[in-house]
Amino acid sequence: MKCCCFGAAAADREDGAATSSRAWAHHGVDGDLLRDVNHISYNTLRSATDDFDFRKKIGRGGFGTVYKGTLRDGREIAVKALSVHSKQGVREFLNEIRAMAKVKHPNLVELIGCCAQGSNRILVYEFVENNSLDHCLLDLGSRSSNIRLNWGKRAAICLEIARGLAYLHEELVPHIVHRDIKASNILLDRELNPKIGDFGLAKLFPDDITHISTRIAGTTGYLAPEYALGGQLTKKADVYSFGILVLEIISGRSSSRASWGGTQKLLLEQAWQLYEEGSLLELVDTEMGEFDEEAVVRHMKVAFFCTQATANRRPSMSQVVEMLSTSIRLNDKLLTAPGFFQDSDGVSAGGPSVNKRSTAQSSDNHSSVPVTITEVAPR
Ligand SMILES: Nc1ncnc2c1ncn2[C@@H]1O[C@H](COP(=O)(O)OP(=O)(O)OP(=O)(O)O)[C@@H](O)[C@H]1O
Repeated sequence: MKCCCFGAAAADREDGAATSSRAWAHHGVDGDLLRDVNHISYNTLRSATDDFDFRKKIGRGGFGTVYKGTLRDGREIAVKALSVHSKQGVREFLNEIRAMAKVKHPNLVELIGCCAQGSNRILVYEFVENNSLDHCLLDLGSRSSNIRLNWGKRAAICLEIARGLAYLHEELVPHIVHRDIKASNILLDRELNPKIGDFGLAKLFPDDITHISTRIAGTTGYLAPEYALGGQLTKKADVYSFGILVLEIISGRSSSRASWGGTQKLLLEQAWQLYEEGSLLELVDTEMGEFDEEAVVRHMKVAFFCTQATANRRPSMSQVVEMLSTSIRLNDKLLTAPGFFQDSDGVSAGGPSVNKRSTAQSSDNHSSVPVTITEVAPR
């Protein structure tokens, strides 16, 4: 089997029953799979997290509980113990992990190993120091962090997230559709660079309808209408969620809170209304300090392109990177009203089967309607 590339190796070897080739063969796990996936023994993770002590718990998400751990070599890790819904066979589990293990990008949280011993299914990630973006950004009644993000940092965060997504969608083979882009899945490192987490996880929970509807309900404000209503999951659903995230980063408001200025409107609806009234800058977070107005408006227009009702009018993530990092001219005459999805009784309502309000005009078909979103500015 593959030798672990960090301090866990010794412990893994001590833990022979779990890691010997014979034990793996018993699960139908072949050499190729073992080469691609770095296995870390349960004992190693137990000692890294003081036996999964509650004081080491750093959060709980839809997929399971996350603990902070320290390996023998001092390396800090985030240990995600997946919930009962994910208990699939070892071989199937490792097969799914294989795709995630290949992902290496500065804007994606690195998966450094996993554990599939007994009924445990655990993912081990690099530890990212500054918590998730929602903690320092969103007006959830608790900006629970002391970090304040100025415009320069926010613009950099938008661009880096776009780069991470472009890599997942367009460079990685096979590509990964994230499916759950939102502020709580963006972690900030020591220098406040963003790293996208939780990519590839949805596939570990393929047939679990309850789990899926829980997750959809929890992330309503980010859902592309064609995904929320028809379950059509394509890269363009991620592009849509990215657009919403950009609006959150600029406004400091959560997309999943419908109320704003006394009205029941989604962040995207509010933003579009302000755009039509010519007063987009009213959306800007008052805590952002000084900012470049032109650049902020440009970012908001990019968000509108990303959230177009018709999926094939949305740009690819590499186009988004270009729109955010060069002075390419945005042809906003091509903008039509964005699509949105909202449960009839507000964004916090339940799963996909309840009444919905949506402006989806058509679903994401893959016909190659050539929509020119950007034009090169005359130099
Ligand atoms: N690699 C990591 N480094 C540091 N903290 C992490 C890491 N991964 C997750 N966390 C923290 O653990 C908490 C739970 O994360 P998790 O991804 O499980 O859930 P979530 O994103 O909040 O919700 P959901 O599962 O619905 O996406 C978050 O607050 C996050 O800050």
